[in-house]
Amino acid sequence: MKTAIITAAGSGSRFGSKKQFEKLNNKIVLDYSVEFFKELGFNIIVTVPQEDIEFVKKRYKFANIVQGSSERFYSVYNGLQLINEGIVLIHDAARPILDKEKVYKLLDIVYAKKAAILAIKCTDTLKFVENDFIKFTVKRDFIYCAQTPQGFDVKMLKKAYKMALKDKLVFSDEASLWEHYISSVAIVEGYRYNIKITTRQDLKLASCILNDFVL
Ligand SMILES: Nc1ccn([C@@H]2O[C@H](COP(=O)(O)OP(=O)(O)OP(=O)(O)O)[C@@H](O)[C@H]2O)c(=O)n1
Ligand SMILES: C[C@](O)(CO)[C@H](O)COP(=O)(O)O
Repeated sequence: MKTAIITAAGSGSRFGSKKQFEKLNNKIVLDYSVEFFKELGFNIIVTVPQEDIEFVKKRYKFANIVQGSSERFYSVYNGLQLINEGIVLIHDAARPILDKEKVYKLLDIVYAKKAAILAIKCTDTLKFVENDFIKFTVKRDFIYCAQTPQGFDVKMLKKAYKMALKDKLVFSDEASLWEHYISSVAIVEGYRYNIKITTRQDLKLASCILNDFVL
């Protein structure tokens, strides 16, 4: 079985509102991920804020809607309670521009290696900054920016989560949880259009990209 957990329970503090429900061209941001994984035949779980559960349940009658939590890490944990086996792709609703070819490639590697993520090589020069001054330049040859979807064997991921909860550890993505408790995670080359809508500028960028795709 293949499941997509779409994380949409954030408060959008850097954006100024719950960006997952913001208008993006002719849809809301969350629609893009839900429709994408539905079209690919995934079992869908969406993590949402408690106050939005009814709205989201009505909008996506085919999906499983679960209440998120204070941290993305725990929102994903809540979603994982609905599944016990197979493969799960965990994807930020804030990343609305999904690419079929890349996701199929990611799935192949997850089936083969049990854990893989989309990531893109860093193309900027990286600086370590303290008190608004550069302390040193970070060697970027081996630096990648992790994206989502991130894919895993469900049974093994749930075991890692169990250990993290016991140790009271929280991770910013599931790959770092897997790295900590299980082993290294494979990288599948992502794509620069796979932006995470974090600020209002990103919403504008996503709209321009989608318009270009349409045209
Ligand atoms: N407790 C949380 C926090 C985030 N997310 C989701 O995880 C994705 C990536 O998180 P982020 O971009 O940080 O979203 P927010 O937490 O809403 O943003 P901010 O940190 O600016 O508040 C988003 O789709 C968000 O809805 C979630 O499901 N549960
Ligand atoms: C999961 C993620 O998108 C990988 O880059 C990122 O860690 C999410 O970070 P956020 O601060 O929760 O947006």
